[in-house]
Amino acid sequence: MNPIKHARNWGSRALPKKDPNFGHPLDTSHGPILYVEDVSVSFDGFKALNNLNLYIDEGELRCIIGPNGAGKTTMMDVITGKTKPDAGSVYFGQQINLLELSEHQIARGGIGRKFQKPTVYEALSVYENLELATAGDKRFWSTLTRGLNGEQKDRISEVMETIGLTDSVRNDAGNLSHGQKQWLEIGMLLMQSPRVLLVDEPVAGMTGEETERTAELLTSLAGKHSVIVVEHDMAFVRSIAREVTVLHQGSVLAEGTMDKVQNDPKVIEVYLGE
Ligand SMILES: Nc1ncnc2c1ncn2[C@@H]1O[C@H](COP(=O)(O)OP(=O)(O)OP(=O)(O)O)[C@@H](O)[C@H]1O
Repeated sequence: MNPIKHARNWGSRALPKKDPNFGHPLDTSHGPILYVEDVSVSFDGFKALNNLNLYIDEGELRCIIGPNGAGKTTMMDVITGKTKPDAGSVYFGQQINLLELSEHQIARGGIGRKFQKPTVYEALSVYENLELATAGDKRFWSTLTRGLNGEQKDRISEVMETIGLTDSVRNDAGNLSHGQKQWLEIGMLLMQSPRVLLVDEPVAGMTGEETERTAELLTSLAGKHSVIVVEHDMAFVRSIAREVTVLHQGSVLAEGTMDKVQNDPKVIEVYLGE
């Protein structure tokens, strides 16, 4: 992707810092929903990210691959506000400077992150897990005492359908298979209606059938959400990928279709040829 073509409009106005919903609609009029520009992160002098440039379009499904230590986790940490870079800029739409926001504000503002290990509430049912996710932290107590409104209940039904757990609605999350727990956690993120979903190694430890269903799920989420998938399983990446970004030593080594990057001599040398 051409960074000049995608560069943000730097003349845009500053944002209110304290409003987690940012006070106005997200401006994606130039295409990308996420701009990571010239981002560098050092740990004790070692550059985990080195002038990283990444542009994610609204509604796209992007796979990020790269060898161990390429900077994939650090990139997600920067986007979600867990790590602040030494240099560069990270914008959500044209105007929202993510580097000015806390991890919590970013999560509440529409960037959801799914970590590798599922973290559902095992003693609660599938429905209750989604119910809690609907509430968010602010409305937690009122949800427990007053229950959900009709719109929220409809949203839970819709999400249960999307993640394929409608038949397990009353089951304790602790009794779900590993794959089902992963889908439930994706469902919990969906309850917050994120604009961007970052998903870290979604199919690690899944059966073949679970992997296939996860491919269908993530593919179905694209369009409504921008989905960024970090994954080592190349067969899985091939099954879902449209645009693939290969990271190496903290920078983008190659970008394009799976066929294009898989045949790129630089990629073969550092990664696929291992
Ligand atoms: N907190 C930290 N302190 C020191 N070094 C770190 C820290 N976090 C990451 N690194 C180093 O930065 C580099 C990039 O790490 P990162 O975890 O982002 O890579 P990755 O692509 O996610 O790798 P993997 O596929 O193994 O998860 C690695 O060499 C790692 O050891």
